[in-house]
Amino acid sequence: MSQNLDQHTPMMQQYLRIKAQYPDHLLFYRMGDFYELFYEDAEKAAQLLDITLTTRGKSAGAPIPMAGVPYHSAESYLARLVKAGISVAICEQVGDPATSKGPVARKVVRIVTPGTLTEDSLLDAARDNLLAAVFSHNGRWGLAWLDVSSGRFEGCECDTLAQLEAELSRLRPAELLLPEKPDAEKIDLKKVGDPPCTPLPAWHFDPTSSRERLLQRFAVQSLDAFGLENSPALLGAASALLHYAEQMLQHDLTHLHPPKRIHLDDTLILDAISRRNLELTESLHGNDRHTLAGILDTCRTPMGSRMLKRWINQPLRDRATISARQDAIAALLENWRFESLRDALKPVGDVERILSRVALYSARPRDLLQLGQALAQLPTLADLLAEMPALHALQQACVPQPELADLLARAIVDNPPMLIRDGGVIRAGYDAELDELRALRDEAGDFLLQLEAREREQTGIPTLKVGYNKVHGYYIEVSKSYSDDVPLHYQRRQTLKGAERYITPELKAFEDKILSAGEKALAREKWLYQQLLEQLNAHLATLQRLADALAELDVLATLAERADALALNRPTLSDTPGIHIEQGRHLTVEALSSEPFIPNDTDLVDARMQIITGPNMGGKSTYMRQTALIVVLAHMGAFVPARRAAIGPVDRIFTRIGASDDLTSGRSTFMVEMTETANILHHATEQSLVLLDEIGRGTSTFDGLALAWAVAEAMAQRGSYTLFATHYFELTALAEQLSGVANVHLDAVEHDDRIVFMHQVKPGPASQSYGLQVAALAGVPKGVIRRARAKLHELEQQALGASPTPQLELFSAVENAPPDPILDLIDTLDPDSLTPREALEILYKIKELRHASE
Ligand SMILES: Nc1ncnc2c1ncn2[C@@H]1O[C@H](COP(=O)(O)OP(=O)(O)OP(=O)(O)O)[C@@H](O)[C@H]1O
Repeated sequence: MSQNLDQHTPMMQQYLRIKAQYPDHLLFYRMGDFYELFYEDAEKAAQLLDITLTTRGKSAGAPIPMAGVPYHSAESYLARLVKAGISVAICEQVGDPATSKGPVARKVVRIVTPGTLTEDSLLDAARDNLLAAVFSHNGRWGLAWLDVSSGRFEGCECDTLAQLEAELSRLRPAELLLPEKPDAEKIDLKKVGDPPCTPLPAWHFDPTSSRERLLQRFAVQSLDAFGLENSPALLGAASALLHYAEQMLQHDLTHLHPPKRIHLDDTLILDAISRRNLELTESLHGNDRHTLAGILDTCRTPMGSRMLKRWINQPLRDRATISARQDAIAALLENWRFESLRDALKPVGDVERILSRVALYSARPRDLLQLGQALAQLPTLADLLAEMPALHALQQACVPQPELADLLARAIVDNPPMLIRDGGVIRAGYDAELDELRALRDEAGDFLLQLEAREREQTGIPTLKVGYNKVHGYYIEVSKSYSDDVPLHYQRRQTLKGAERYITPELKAFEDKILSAGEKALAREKWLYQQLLEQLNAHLATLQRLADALAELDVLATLAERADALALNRPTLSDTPGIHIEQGRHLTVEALSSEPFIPNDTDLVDARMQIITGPNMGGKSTYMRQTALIVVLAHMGAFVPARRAAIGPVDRIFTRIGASDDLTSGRSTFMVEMTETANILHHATEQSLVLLDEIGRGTSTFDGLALAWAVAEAMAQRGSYTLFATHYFELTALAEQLSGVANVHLDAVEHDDRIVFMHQVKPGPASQSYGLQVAALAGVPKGVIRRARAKLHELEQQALGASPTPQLELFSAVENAPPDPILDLIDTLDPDSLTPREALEILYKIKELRHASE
């Protein structure tokens, strides 16, 4: 393509000038009923969208590669591009083609990027669609995020990269803004869901000008109220984010809430790995129904579903908010009040996202119909809420809005078309002028019939007809055989094979009136629609509060419904340290299994650490996870799957569960395991809940055992609430050596040569390992099992002779050896009743037995 603009056609000159401003985006260039793409954009779009690549004439002596998508179905193409992480600049005709000399004026009216979507068809109803920005300054990380489709604008500062990654993995942004040249370590994007990244020039993040910009934007003297003063990292991120969003949407985003700073200390922190391991909102195997969110989400509105996910992802530590939520759930459970409330919420829909489109003036007729339906539910909801003092705050935000409800009911027809473009949206009776224009337009039929009858009579031509076509407008058609009878004032318009078409001054005047009435009616309708949006915008803040309250009501009513359906109970959160759970259950395992779930107690009060042993498949992971999930649910303010739960202060949850190779980052299973363990050892406090599953499994037995031992010891000394599942029976000896450590095991019994799992957590260490039985159960051939049994025996014998450390030797001997006369002797002793002399004799006896066995 020639770079010299002068050589191109005027239209291509316009195109190339606009395209030069958007080199990184696909440019959708509006031509009549199509968006067209040219040159490289056309080639890229043809490939990505599977549309035909053709050419459109020539410019600068060469054919122009071109691909196009119809205007009316553009959104489905946009959806695919955005999914592929591609941003699209939408260039519309803004001039009037009738009066333009040369190409009609065109302008980019919006850039569609993955993080700045507001269109219903492009968004996932059950997920927040966040745009996030990260900026590091003086060793701290600022993270701001914005949901354009709801107006929520929040941020936080992180001390470490790990903390930042944990937050990003919680938020899962649809698009991430970063400075072009980051001045800090790199974020591991894979860990945080690999969002499309948009680099921005560093000056966008400059803290000083950022502060000025935010002061101006929110019309305040200081950013103290938002908690942003003296936080340059966050300021930079927040301001870059806002600026970008406003540019992409070409709008000053009047619906944004003022920025809200989240303090990570106020929340129960979960890192990216724990979030994944606990399958809070995403399952390890890709089925989102098999997650905590999947089990809990029976919300009646999409905005409720999204809020529920936010609650799950960000459990709180603020006891007042938690107990307010619990009180609300309790009130909703009384007399099954949640049922009528959920019925009333069903027609409400996604008010939150509709309002953002109202603010952007892009709301569609069906959005307004839906909003009207939501407002119509308010009186019923208000009556229901009046019965529940615990929901007083929400009741105050759900005040009926009779004027707005009436306005929308009067304005919008029952079943409006998709777009305002062709009219038919505003209800008859809403606006007298519109009614009059429409009547005039609709009178056409009657008038033409009358005219036809009159003309036939006056001319005596029986075949005379009045008709209409797009090119010639209205006409009177007379067959050729009667053309001599046509009156003089008929003017010929068109000659057909067997007929002539005429126009009369009367018909022409009528045509002008009718056509302009249609046009005027449409223009009037569009104007009225715009007015309607303006009227709604005047109440935007109130309506946004309403949407938020409706979403919260939906979540609370859902948690009440779930509490009823799944037999959940209200947990107690207190300042007394310890976690005590009676008859706890794992909701997902319970829901997915056809077998009855065996509830288990967790007691981490006196002994803060449990060493959990038991067979594979015995239920160790389930038990550990259910404890963590109950803690998460309790901190969300939800009821929990347990008969009783009393939970002291918990600051974080750490998990080291399962082994997965992180092939993408080139780290082995063992390396991943140790990295995660190191993170826990560095950061766990005595208020942390730590789940450790099979530490040390990925290396040689003794290395692994030694590491597991040392890690367990360190955790016990730290005093974190620790659940430590292991196959190293040697570790069960820790309970005797350290205070605060207890052994529990998962039970199994052998029945008819088969193993039966009891899934019951019992005190004390497991009696045997059942590894071979589980292998047999899994279908490992009998011959191999027989050989393994023989090898096991051999290994156990060897272990007796050659353990590397005295401590470990003792444990292996205790656990694995066949009957031993020395140990048998020790078993018979009661040290308290021995005299020193008897003790000395027994020592001699032991020495003797030892010699004998060598
Ligand atoms: N309390 C329970 N009640 C009923 N079924 C259970 C219970 N706990 C676990 N199960 C069932 O047993 C299966 C195995 O449980 P889990 O994965 O927790 O065992 P595990 O001891 O961690 O095994 P491994 O050591 O092989 O990882 C679960 O998928 C579930 O179907």
